[in-house]
Amino acid sequence: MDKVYVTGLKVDAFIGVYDWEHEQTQPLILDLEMDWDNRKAAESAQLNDALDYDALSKAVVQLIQARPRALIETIAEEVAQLILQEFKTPRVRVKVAKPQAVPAAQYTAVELVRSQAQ
Ligand SMILES: Nc1nc2c(c(=O)[nH]1)N=C([C@H](O)[C@@H](O)CO)CN2
Repeated sequence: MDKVYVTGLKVDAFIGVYDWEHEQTQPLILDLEMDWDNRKAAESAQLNDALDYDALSKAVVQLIQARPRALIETIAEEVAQLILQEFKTPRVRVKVAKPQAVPAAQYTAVELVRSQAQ
């Protein structure tokens, strides 16, 4: 299956379980991989036939910034469901990294794969 990628999407969000995390935003970095048949868009050159990564990215940022969450797992699941339901992709891989969570680590992250069947 063809893919469409959004890599390194930075979103400032209220995210975390600790009190101090409710007072200030932190960056999250998202990597998104969507299954999509790109042949129709390649042939027609119409954005309507493509998985619009610009519209998708904006929808993801809006979702994440809509309200605070405790865990990055919740963000990953909600982002996956948004992409499946609103953008009708057959399958999506979502990785959510929280670079400032553990100072000694480059980043912490969770990753999941969801499809229309799940
Ligand atoms: N699996 C997870 N573990 C932890 C999370 C998380 O979102 N998923 N979050 C925290 C805290 O919010 C931490 O990031 C503060 O530095 C701890 N563990």
